[in-house]
Amino acid sequence: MSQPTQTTTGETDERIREEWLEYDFEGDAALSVEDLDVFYGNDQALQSVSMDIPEKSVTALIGPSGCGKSTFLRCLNRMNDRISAARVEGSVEFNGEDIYGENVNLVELRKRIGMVFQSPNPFPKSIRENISYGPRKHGDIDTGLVARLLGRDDREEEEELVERCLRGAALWDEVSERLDDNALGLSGGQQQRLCIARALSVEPDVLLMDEPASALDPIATSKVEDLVEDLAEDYTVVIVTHNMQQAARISDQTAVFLTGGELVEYGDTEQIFENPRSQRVEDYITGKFG
Ligand SMILES: Nc1ncnc2c1ncn2[C@@H]1O[C@H](COP(=O)(O)OP(=O)(O)OP(=O)(O)O)[C@@H](O)[C@H]1O
Repeated sequence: MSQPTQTTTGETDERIREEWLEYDFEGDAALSVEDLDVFYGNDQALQSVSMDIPEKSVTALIGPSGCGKSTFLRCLNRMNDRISAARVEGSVEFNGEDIYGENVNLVELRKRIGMVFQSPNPFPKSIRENISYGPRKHGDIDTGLVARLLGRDDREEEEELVERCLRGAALWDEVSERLDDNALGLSGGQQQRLCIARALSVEPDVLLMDEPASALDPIATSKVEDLVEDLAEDYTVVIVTHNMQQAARISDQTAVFLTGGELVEYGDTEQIFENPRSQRVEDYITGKFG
């Protein structure tokens, strides 16, 4: 007897879920999420979310407002730890280790898994200092009078780092002549690319991006989109976006969350947008709700 392929019944959603849980992408998983539940006080924001995120690719998280996309993203480098009401259950493996395990060094974790926020938030410092701040804090770069006196001034390393990160964020050509200018004098789009350059400065493996282009005009948005695609050659990018065209344009995989914090479908972006298995996902993508 033939089974319906698309219906809204829980039973069929469960079958769809079992199908995409088998989702077989090329390459290795950078992050492996298993049965993740998140609560804010008594309210559950994510329900038993499981998914593997492939390395060196772009994974988009989409879904209507309040479905838990940002909550999920924050779980991937334990930013929810900073929210006192938040409680996380389940596991997130990174390089084979549960980031929620005991003895995890959060500073090191967030160095490996960096984050870029919705509104550009450069430090009110020079463009150069925005990039060198992290490596200096981690003791990877030492400059200034004392370092000079001690004979370990890393000025050259700093220059190389600043250029590499600004090139990596497609900003070098626009700012190379004014590295000592205050970063707050840059345009919004340039500030956001500077924040991406800053995230690159500590040599992360994964970049988490929470609607990084939503505060930008169309030209700046298109530059950030191009950049995200390029970054995926070297980094694992996970991006939350409200913009379905954006997800379709730049991501390799798409995960669709729906109301109640449920991950309803996950797969190749083309399959999700052109041939979703779930009726609820099709309704969302075609604008019937959300
Ligand atoms: N700090 C918090 N304290 C309490 N509840 C929260 C907190 N952050 C999020 N929530 C709740 O958790 C649910 C998921 O929110 P979240 O911001 O993750 O959704 P989202 O899909 O990213 O939404 P949006 O697209 O509007 O940004 C919502 O019901 C929200 O009200």
